[in-house]
Amino acid sequence: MTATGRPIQIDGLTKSFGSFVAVDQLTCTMSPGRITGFLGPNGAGKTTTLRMLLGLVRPTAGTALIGGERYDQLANPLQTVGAALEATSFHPGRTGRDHLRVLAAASGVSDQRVDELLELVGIPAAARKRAGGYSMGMRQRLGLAAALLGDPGVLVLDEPANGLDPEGIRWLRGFLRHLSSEGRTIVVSSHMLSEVQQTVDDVVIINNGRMIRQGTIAELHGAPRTRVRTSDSAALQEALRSADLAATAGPDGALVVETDDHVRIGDLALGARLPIYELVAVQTDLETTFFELTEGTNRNLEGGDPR
Ligand SMILES: Nc1ncnc2c1ncn2[C@@H]1O[C@H](COP(=O)(O)OP(=O)(O)OP(=O)(O)O)[C@@H](O)[C@H]1O
Repeated sequence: MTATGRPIQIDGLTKSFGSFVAVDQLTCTMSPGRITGFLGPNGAGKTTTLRMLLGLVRPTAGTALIGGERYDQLANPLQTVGAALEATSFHPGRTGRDHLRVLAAASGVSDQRVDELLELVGIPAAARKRAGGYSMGMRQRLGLAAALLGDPGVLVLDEPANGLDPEGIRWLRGFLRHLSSEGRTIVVSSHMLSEVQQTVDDVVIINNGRMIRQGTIAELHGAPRTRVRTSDSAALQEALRSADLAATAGPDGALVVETDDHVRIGDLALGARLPIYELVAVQTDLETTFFELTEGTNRNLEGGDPR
């Protein structure tokens, strides 16, 4: 596989519509061989950012570069970046296959590649029917096939999980994982972290056009913790503390210990002659984290049209 993923570098990117600042000095990077979740609530500025990256909207200030070049500077744009921004923009009277063939012909891609791609995205039969009758999930798959026509090293997908059923989402996860393992740069936007948390390696979270958080999904999960219940929480807390393990008591009497080393906790409890009634990893609820990061500040929920 020859796919060459290039980094996406966004620097001070800003877009104003009149006095309304849709994207506000955004700076972030998205790397080859990684799947980046580009996240934010409705109206955060995700689509506007992706449209600037793809040369469809002119930035008011700042730059959005692909391997150091603006989209309009790329020598072979279709072979460099594939994008699926909207799942609805297909001619309803044309079959999915014909739609791809038209796009393929315009960019020097063979009909054979079209059929391969339809097979790859799982709609070889449906693609012979008119796109007007497609379900949202089928349109998503067709959009994905269109984005992959030029075998690009960078793939930009706006809300690709929208309209997919659980099986479709599982399929998409595996498919994107495979494409990223080939070294491609993959960007997936979503307004729901829970929808993509199992798919992405990195996250860029924005709200009101501004950067809120950038990092790995592991960083967002935070340090590992364990919940443990015993007959005498204070005694166990003391035993843990003497082994340099911080533990806090919850209202229900269980302790939350700052480690995922269950064996160590078990051994320390045994040493203190304390029974263990419960010992489980504390799962971070990323949707709550996401909500807390963006909560109460969404300009689109304040009433009135921001435009
Ligand atoms: N052409 C435009 N003219 C005026 N305002 C616009 C225009 N395009 C987008 N906006 C506004 O910019 C803000 C960001 O929109 P954008 O579509 O980028 O958000 P988003 O994060 O993709 O949201 P969603 O998840 O709802 O698709 C919104 O308040 C939107 O109304």
